Amino acid sequence: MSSDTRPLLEYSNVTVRKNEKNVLDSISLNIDVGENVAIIGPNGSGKSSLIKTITRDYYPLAGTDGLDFRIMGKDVWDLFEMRHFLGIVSYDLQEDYVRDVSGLDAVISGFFSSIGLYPNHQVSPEMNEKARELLEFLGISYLSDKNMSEMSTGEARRVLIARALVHDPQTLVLDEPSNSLDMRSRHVFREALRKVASSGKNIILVTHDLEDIIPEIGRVIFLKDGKVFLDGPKEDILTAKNLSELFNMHVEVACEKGYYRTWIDPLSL
Ligand SMILES: Nc1ncnc2c1ncn2[C@@H]1O[C@H](COP(=O)(O)OP(=O)(O)OP(=O)(O)O)[C@@H](O)[C@H]1O
Repeated sequence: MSSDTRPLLEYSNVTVRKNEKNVLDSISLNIDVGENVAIIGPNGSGKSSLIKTITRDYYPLAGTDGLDFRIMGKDVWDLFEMRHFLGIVSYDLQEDYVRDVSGLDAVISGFFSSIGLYPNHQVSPEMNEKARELLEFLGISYLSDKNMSEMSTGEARRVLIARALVHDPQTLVLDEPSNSLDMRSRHVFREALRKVASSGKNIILVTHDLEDIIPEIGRVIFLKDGKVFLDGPKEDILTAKNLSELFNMHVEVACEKGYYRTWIDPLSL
């Protein structure tokens, strides 16, 4: 089988235990290369833990019956090798970047998987050019010389998308990307994501906000209490009934021009 026909993710019976708690509980999940997926769940449902299994920060309980834990057909990964097809943008990463690093250097640092650049890093003209191209692609060339510590949250987050794209990965994984962005910054951020998706890359997006589900995302997975609660085409999954069960409250939902929004009927509380 050629490498590009193998599923991106093949998980079966993945249980992750931390401090005597199953943070993921027997997760079975296949995601194919080429799929754009949103993973939705309330606080504490296991979304970040799932991402941490993808980045190999968390490992499943060994010896579980029927355990599969493969990415692109392999269960053991050299992280340097993995970054060529997986780009990760996480909230933790943004916190690490509150420092005096220019936007351009922050992007270039993606080549070294470091936080900022150091004297031992040999930056080639190609790296420089690629980083500038990515900043331009995302419409943020104006941030090249600005320090990350002086950028707004939304600006810094777009720089981190550019950083995650330096190795031209097939898939971009984003953990709660619109957290603490205002309405306009959310819109600008989502437009940047749409641009990435339209360029042929896949998006795996973790969020608790349905408005993050850009029209290019076709599949939705609900996580609840560390388990896959529902999984399928977004039109089937994103119903008021399903969302109400996921969040344990009466949720209304509407879809307009390809975007979803939810609200809570105060009379139902
Ligand atoms: N290293 C850990 N040690 C102990 N408990 C953990 C650890 N990692 C996660 N948990 C617990 O596992 C559960 C799932 O956490 P996780 O961060 O994956 O949820 P989440 O869906 O991303 O939540 P949020 O939306 O609040 O970010 C939570 O109850 C959390 O406290």
